[in-house]
Amino acid sequence: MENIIVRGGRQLNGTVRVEGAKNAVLPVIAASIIASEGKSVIHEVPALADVHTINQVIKHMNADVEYEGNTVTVDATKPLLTEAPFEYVRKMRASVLVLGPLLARYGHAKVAMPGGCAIGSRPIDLHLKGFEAMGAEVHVGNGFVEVSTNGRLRGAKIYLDMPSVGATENIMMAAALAKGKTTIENGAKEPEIVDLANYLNKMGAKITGAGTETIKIEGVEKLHGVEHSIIPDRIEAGTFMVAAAITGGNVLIENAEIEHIRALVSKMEEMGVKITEEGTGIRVIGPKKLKATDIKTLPHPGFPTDMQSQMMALMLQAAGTGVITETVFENRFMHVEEFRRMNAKLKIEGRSVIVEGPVELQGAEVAATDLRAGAALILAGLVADGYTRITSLHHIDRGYVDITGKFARLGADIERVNQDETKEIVEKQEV
Ligand SMILES: CC(=O)N[C@H]1[C@@H](OP(=O)(O)OP(=O)(O)OC[C@H]2O[C@@H](n3ccc(=O)[nH]c3=O)[C@H](O)[C@@H]2O)O[C@H](CO)[C@@H](O)[C@@H]1O
Ligand SMILES: C=C(OP(=O)(O)O)C(=O)O
Repeated sequence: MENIIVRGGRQLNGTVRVEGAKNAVLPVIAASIIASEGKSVIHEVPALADVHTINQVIKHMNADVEYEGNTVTVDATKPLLTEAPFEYVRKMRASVLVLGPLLARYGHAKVAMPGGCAIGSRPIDLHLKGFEAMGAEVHVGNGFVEVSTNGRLRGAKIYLDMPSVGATENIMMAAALAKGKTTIENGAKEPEIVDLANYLNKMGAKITGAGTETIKIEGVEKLHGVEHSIIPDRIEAGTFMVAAAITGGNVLIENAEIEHIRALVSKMEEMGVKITEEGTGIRVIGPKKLKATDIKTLPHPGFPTDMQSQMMALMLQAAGTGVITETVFENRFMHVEEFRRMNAKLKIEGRSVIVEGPVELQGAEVAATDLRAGAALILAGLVADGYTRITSLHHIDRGYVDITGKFARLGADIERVNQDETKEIVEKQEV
């Protein structure tokens, strides 16, 4: 088993390049199985555990998948199986994104029901309601959800009770081949939705309004394989922005789209961080003293929940009291307990955490409870006194490519070691 060991106290300086977005590449690879003609060639694919999982899911269904360099090629022209077993969905909830494409192309899909996870119960009722509105029958039983339709799906008006990212994507993909026009109201507006819509449109779909709350999809008969480059990962970019800020460093984050992270930029600026656009990247300069602020997570363009834990790490170094409110997921505060092990003063009040800063963080053994919590613990470790050992790295590997190497090249004292080497390091520290 591997751990990450960080020793705090180094300022980060230099340049780091952001990968393609995890949350864009997963739906795009899922969508590639709708193409009944031609190959799909997807560039800027990050080498993440989640990407391997989605590739395995569609391989299991009989698609040919090649992954070389940062390019994934999918040939889904052979007849496909329409099932995804629990072994994949258990590893990654986004496996449910094959429901829409399979239903659209084959009129049938059967996928293991995703369970809850560390950040909340995460139901998929809105995905299913959307399919039902388009004429599909939904059956849930024995740990599976099965959706089917006789003939083509029918276009429908679908109002989402909340702007769910996954539901918007699944419905958009299903509607791409439906008969007639589908309108999604109160749809998600995330940049990853726009990337998926652009991809589907290149494949021959007719989608307008992606990036706004009303998305219109005129169904077509079939889609074909195309070439596409994935947008940069705004959450990876944000994580490095916080790293620069928390260490008082100066980092150029390349391949980052500032328009995708306006809410984060604005909050970090309020805290005293200097942020400027530079070429195709963002330069972040940490101040001598950070100021506390309040943060409330919201669907895009609001403050992203996937940056909440990293910003908690930053707030722990800021002077004053700040309140972080999580409105997207009901249970995304598992990292609070881990931060407390590092001497953080945090109080949970309902859906908010009160952060009193600045605190002198102390190195400790902590566990990544989800992927962003894991990143946040590394960030805290960068400024903690002594060594921090982070365990449960499989979470971090879902969403970050070589995070240890990237931080080390910016000057952090960090390494990824196996458990035994970890013991040695900790023992050395104790002596
Ligand atoms: C692979 C991917 O893109 N993951 C992102 C996606 O997850 P995901 O697509 O799962 O997130 P959603 O936007 O669907 O979830 C938002 C909220 O809606 C609820 N909900 C969702 C669907 C549904 O049918 N019923 C329901 O109640 C969820 O429990 C949650 O409380 O968006 C989240 C919110 O920005 C991000 O944190 C995740 O990183
Ligand atoms: C919650 C996240 O991802 P997922 O929806 O894949 O669990 C995330 O990226 O922070």
